[in-house]
Amino acid sequence: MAFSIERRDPGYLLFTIERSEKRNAINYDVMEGLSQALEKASEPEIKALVITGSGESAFCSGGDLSVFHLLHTKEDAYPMLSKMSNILYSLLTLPIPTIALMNGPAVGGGCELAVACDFRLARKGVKAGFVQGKQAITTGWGGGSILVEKFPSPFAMKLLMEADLETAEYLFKTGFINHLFDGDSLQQCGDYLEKMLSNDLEVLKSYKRIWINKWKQAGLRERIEEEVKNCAILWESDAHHQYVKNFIKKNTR
Ligand SMILES: CC[C@@H](C(=O)O)C(=O)SCCNC(=O)CCNC(=O)[C@H](O)C(C)(C)COP(=O)(O)OP(=O)(O)OC[C@H]1O[C@@H](n2cnc3c(N)ncnc32)[C@H](O)[C@@H]1OP(=O)(O)O
Repeated sequence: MAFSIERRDPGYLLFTIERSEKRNAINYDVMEGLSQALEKASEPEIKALVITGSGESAFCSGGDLSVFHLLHTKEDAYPMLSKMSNILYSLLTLPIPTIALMNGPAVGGGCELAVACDFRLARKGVKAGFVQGKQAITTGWGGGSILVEKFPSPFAMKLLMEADLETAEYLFKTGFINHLFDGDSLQQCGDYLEKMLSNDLEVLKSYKRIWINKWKQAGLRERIEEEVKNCAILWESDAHHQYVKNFIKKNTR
């Protein structure tokens, strides 16, 4: 199974990508799992959704290049990008708090998954980055638009345009990461959530609605759609296909 979903104390749903051998890359099974988790997270007694990756080698390494390299044209790429952008928008607008528990690196689409969550907790020493620019594409799941909406634009643009991996410590200083931890990630996550989840669910939902209304007024959904279309156009470039070919060759030697 590419994922697991379980209820944990104090009252949250835990979604884990179970593909550590692929550094928790997102394939269609993981997308299906995320959709199921989003549905389950709407059950009345769930107060938060936590997303993590199995093991310590990665939170999420983004889109599974060993699957998505089969997508050549913009017409091939668009449905995959659009499907995942819809999932990330549902995650973004889930009416309860959401947490990216970054037990390891978050790369490319892994960072898009993280930024769609309300809070990001990261293990000290891990790296994260929107590296898509180095692959001759942009963020294609809506993560660029979400980043720009949530953080000051010059900071967001620097991350996107440099397309580098950054340390968790730098990302903590800049506010992208909300909490750094050592040791057991689930224990740390439980501690982080304890105060928040001791409050009534309706209070949490009311605050989240304030955030969601702001995004709706800012036309974020439409901006994400534009981002997806632009990425699909870049996807069919020779430069992108060459990057993916090289990645697959290097990692299957
Ligand atoms: C498609 C959507 C797009 C978006 O819209 O955002 C993207 O997400 S593009 C994908 C961006 N992601 C990457 O480029 C990440 C590539 N991976 C890495 O940089 C590293 O793997 C890592 C995450 C930093 C971990 O490094 P390390 O611990 O040294 O592991 P390896 O590199 O040796 O990988 C082990 C194993 O996992 C496979 N792997 C890793 N990432 C992916 C991936 N994204 N897709 C498919 N497979 C991946 C890698 O090929 C190795 O496999 P084997 O060689 O078979 O062992």
